[in-house]
Amino acid sequence: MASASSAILPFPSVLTRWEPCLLSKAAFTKRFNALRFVPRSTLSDNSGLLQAAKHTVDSYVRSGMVVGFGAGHASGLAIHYLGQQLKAGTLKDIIGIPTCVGSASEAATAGILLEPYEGSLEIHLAFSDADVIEEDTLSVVIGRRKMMGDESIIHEKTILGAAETLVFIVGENRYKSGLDGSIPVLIQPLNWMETAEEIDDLFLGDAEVWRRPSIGHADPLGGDFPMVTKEGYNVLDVIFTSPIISLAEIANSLDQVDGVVEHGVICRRPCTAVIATENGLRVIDNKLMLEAGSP
Ligand SMILES: O=C[C@H](O)[C@H](O)[C@H](O)COP(=O)(O)O
Repeated sequence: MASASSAILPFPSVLTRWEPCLLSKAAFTKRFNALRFVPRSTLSDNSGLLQAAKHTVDSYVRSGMVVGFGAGHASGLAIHYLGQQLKAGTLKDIIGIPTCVGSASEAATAGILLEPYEGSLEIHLAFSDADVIEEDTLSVVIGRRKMMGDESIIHEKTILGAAETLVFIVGENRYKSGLDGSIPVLIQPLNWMETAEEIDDLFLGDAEVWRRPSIGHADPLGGDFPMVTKEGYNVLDVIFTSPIISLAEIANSLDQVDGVVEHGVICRRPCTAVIATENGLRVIDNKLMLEAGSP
């Protein structure tokens, strides 16, 4: 049993069911790392990610395209490089559809013409970072970061999902099997604690359910200022401390829970991962896996 000084209690509902689980300091740190929000400005410009970003633009962007700009450091590098290609005349007539405040700001700085997303708009390509990508299936988790302003996971997923071609740009530390960490889940505010408890039951022993705070540190109820999305939904971070066998199956389970509106898993859709490794770039797609009907 951990020392009481480092005790952190899981979601209050479980307190009625069994002895409070005291987390060790290591588990506490691991949990908060799962929720760590690293401002992009503090990320070093990893040259591998820069190569991956350039490869993505050079390989997938063509003049005249409408391009969805995802969130994250690597996406910012790709947007910046795309702006350079436009200035050099290598690419022309690109319209950007930003998924978040960060990518909109990067694109405006790069001089790229932006348009707000409308359902009828054809998006030829979208690229984005991902918090983690599941090996082989290329199912991904997005949305772990602290959303700025009126950012929305729903908006982000809608644009990425609407793209004809979808590319994720990551470092190799984010491409893994048996992944763990948090999955953001948007739920209706009505009876939200019952929904949270149902999710807690669903993954009992494998994950803890924490309500996301809008500022400050989380506690299971979201602290003094729990986050509410621009659409009016509460945000839970379902933090997996055991390896996830299949992200798609987790997504499917979450989709079945009454009160769940959306989550940060993108799965079962054709996409490509451009992965920066120590030995160069790995470019992987999941078309064969999807054709084989993998979970
Ligand atoms: O949409 C992408 C993800 O949700 C995260 O926002 C992104 O991965 C975080 O950015 P970075 O890759 O810079 O950590």
